[in-house]
Order: sequence, then C-alpha cells, then structure tokens
Amino acid sequence: MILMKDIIREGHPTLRMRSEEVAFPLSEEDRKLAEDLLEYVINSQNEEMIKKYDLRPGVGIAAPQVNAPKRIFALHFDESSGENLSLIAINPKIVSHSVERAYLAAGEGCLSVDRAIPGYVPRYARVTIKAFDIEGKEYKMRLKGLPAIAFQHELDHLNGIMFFDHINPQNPFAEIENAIPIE
Ligand SMILES: O=C(O)C[C@@H](Cc1ccccc1)[C@H](O)SCc1ccccc1
Ligand code: NI
Repeated sequence: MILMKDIIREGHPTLRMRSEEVAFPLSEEDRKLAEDLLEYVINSQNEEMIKKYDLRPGVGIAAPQVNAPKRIFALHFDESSGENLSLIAINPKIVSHSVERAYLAAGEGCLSVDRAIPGYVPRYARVTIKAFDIEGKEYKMRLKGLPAIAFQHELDHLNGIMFFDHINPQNPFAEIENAIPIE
C-alpha cells in the first residue's frame, strides 16, 4: 500500500515531467500501480487508516506523485461527500469544457506540497473527459463541481503542472472573470 513516505514532494523533478501514456493490456506493474493509487485515496478517507498510517486525506492522487511518470490517476469521492465517483483514469483527456470557470473558494492543496499556498486556482467549471479503465475500456463522462476541479488537478500532475502555477502572482485572490466559487 502507498504511504506518505512514498509520495514525492515539490522540488522533485518527476513532478515537473510530462508523464508517458501507458499501453494496453497493462503490465502487472502498471495494473498494481493503478490499483494502489485508488486504494491510497480510499484509505486516506478512512479515519482508522488515517490514524494508523498517518495519511493525508485526498480525493485524488496521480502516478507521478509516487515517482512513476505514467498517465494514470485515481479519484474517489466517498458517498458521504454527496458525490458518487470512484475511478481510475488511464491516458485521460479533456475532450471539451465550459467557457465558464470555477475555483475552490478555500484554494487548493496538494499531497506533494507540504505548505499552504493561498490563492484562487482557476479551473474549467465543467469538463467532458475520456479515459481508459484498468481493462482498457474507454469511458467518457461529464464532471462539474469538486470532481471537475479534482480531475483537472490530477491531469495537471500528468503534465508537470502544480496547482500554484495557476495562481495570480500579483494578487492571488484577484477576481477571476466568468468564474463561480465552489465553497
Ligand atoms: O495532491 C493531489 O493530487 C491530491 C489533492 C487533489 C485535489 C486538490 C485540490 C482540489 C481537488 C483535488 C488532494 O485531494 S488535496 C486534499 C483535498 C481533500 C478534499 C477536497 C479537496 C482537496
Ligand atoms: Ni496534487
């Protein structure tokens, strides 16, 4: 299982790489990596596991964050969060997006960043995505709200982009045009 010691932190060059697409059928190594990523996110939302293994809670994690520059990430929203989403995204893409943007009013964090970086992170409010599941079956879905934000945060990781790259350096809380805050 993935532990905090396995998660690389800002400054590690892998976080700034463009990850490589993976081929199907997945190698045993890539299949285990994908499953371990989803398992980490699920564990990180379980109080007992958080306490037992000192995990940082997350709704997503990307392969480069465990020093594996491959285009794989996992998202998991516990049903109590009001979102019904748990997925492994392989070779994911945004195929279309809204003009309208959105941002988390509280700003964003990252399992690979051990400091608070204040500021609004502009994202697309709604995205239509496509990706492959662990069996190589392509799926498409439309996302909005926190799942849309999380998908974009994880996709950025596959392109070597960190959330704070999007924050306005002159004024981190400058109003973002045509954007809705997500509380
Ligand atoms: O570092 C990561 O990629 C995991 C992040 C992803 C994320 C950050 C900001 C907004 C959405 C997703 C962790 O999930 S940060 C912890 C967290 C937990 C609940 C809601 C938002 C962020
Ligand atoms: Ni992150």
